[in-house]
Amino acid sequence: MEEQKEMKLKVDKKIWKEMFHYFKVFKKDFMILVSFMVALAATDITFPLLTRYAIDNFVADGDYAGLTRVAFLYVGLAIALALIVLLFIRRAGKLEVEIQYKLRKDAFRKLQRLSFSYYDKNAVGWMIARTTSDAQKIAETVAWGVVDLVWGGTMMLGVSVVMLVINWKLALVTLLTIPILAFISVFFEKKMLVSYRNVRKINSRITGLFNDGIVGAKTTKTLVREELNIEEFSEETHNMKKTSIRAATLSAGYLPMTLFISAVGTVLTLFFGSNMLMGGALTYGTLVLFITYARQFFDPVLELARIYTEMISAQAAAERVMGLLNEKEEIVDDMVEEKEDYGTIKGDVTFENVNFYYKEGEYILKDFNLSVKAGETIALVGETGSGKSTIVNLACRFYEPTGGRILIDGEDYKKKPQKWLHSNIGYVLQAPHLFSGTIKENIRYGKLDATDEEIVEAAKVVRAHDFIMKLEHGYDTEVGEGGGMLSTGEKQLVSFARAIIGKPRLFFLDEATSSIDTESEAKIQKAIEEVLQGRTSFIVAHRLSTIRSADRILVIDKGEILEQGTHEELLKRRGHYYELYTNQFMEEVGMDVLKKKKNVS
Ligand SMILES: Nc1ncnc2c1ncn2[C@@H]1O[C@H](COP(=O)(O)OP(=O)(O)OP(=O)(O)O)[C@@H](O)[C@H]1O
Repeated sequence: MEEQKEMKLKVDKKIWKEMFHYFKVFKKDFMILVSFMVALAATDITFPLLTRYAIDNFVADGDYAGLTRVAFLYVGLAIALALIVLLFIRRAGKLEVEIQYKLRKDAFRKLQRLSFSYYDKNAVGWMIARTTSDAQKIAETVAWGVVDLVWGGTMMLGVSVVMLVINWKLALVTLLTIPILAFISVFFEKKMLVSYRNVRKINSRITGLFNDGIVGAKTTKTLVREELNIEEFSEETHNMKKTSIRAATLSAGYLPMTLFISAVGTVLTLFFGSNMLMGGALTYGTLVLFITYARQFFDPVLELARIYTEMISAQAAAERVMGLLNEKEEIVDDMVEEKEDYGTIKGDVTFENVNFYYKEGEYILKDFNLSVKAGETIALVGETGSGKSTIVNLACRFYEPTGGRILIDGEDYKKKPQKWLHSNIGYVLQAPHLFSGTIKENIRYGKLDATDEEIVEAAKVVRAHDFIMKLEHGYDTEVGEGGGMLSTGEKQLVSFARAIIGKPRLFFLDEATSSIDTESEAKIQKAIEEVLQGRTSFIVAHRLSTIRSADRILVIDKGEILEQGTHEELLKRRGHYYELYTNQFMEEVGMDVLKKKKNVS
């Protein structure tokens, strides 16, 4: 779909109208820029008129005084021209920056507000491209496009009118080559656009191959794909070379062709103009004027052809950015009852006939009911894809039920702002994300006004303090982008500390201890149990040994609760949980035996 849109070769008026409507806050800047460009074109048109005036009135008669007056006028006009150029470049540059700033700010704000579901559907790279390269392309095209469009348009119109008024016959001769020049310019520009687009497409494929080749180097070796990768890569680079040369050849041919046509135009003007001059139908000054105008026509035609294709090329970016800016936030606080204070959360969570799907019609939960009392620890177990994380994310209101209701403390959570719920949640994911910055800063994200003592206290509770103190800079250690300088287990410990520091009323652990070794896990488990006293918590776990002490264990299958009860009750029942547990237990014992065997040998 996107590819098809990219290949559109016509200016899409609807998009540009929408775009300019969005930029109407810059109306004043646009108006000023437009007046500068009209003034610039008027100055450009006036110079040859002045020359004509000088030739016809003073040069022929040898009138030095008159010539001096014209010279002063010339200098005055040149100063005005320089001033306009200075002002318009400054104004267009400023407008470009402002447009880019607005687009980036609005796009980022939108991205921060969009719900989980948006992030499910769109890749990170895609979103980054919208706020960076697309925003830049739009800003550049709009700001400088206005410059070229207004200047080029005014020039062509002004020059044509002046010529037609002075001598319409010669004007028609001079303008004869313009449609040909315009046609060839647009033709070449379009061809070059397609060519360079192809180059860019291949280039992005090459970047992808580079990325796979480097990031996946280890996997490549395990799969013995080195030769295949090299082959694939050289094929693409060869392709790139061929396409780039084609594009370069096209652009090399373009300028000489237009130069030639323009020269033909000048020659025609000179020839017919001279004839008229000899017949006494034209003055010398007018002939010079027409020849100058014939040459001056060349630039605006080329500029307009260029801006035409620039707009085509930028409209895919405009469409994508507008699409993002117009994206509807799926979770909005439109049922919220206005209140000064929404109170504290006690912690009762109820799913009442909840239905849910990610893709319309493909139900993950159907008529799901669950009632959790404040302070209860609920563990969710079940096969991969059974819907455990979905239940947790619904309880957190990262997604909303497509049918039924979720109640917090007996009231539909949609009646209170998302912020109210989210600021009362502690959530630890299997692959937690840390932000660039220090460990201390990362823990503080959980409670912005936390003191250093509270941070250390939180780290101690989750048994992260010891490893942090072993680092060279302790709590001031930089974690790197995404926490890349720490191991997954360490990242999890830091994210635990971040989650508990605010003492949330609701706590969610989604496979959160999976990257921590069994021994540390047992310690953390104990600590968490202490912290969670009196708080409602949902724990999703594959390792069943970690949830033995939960108040209630739910076995989930295809979005339904198959069994529920305490660990002991479920074991006694000898049902699904018993089976899961014994299987896992056997696996762990088997692993232990293997380990011991290895150690002995
Ligand atoms: N963002 C999503 N978009 C579309 N489908 C999804 C999305 N997230 C999960 N699913 C689908 O919903 C179903 C339930 O997924 P969910 O993540 O809740 O299962 P889970 O029990 O937590 O699995 P796991 O134990 O592997 O984490 C799966 O079939 C999954 O493919």
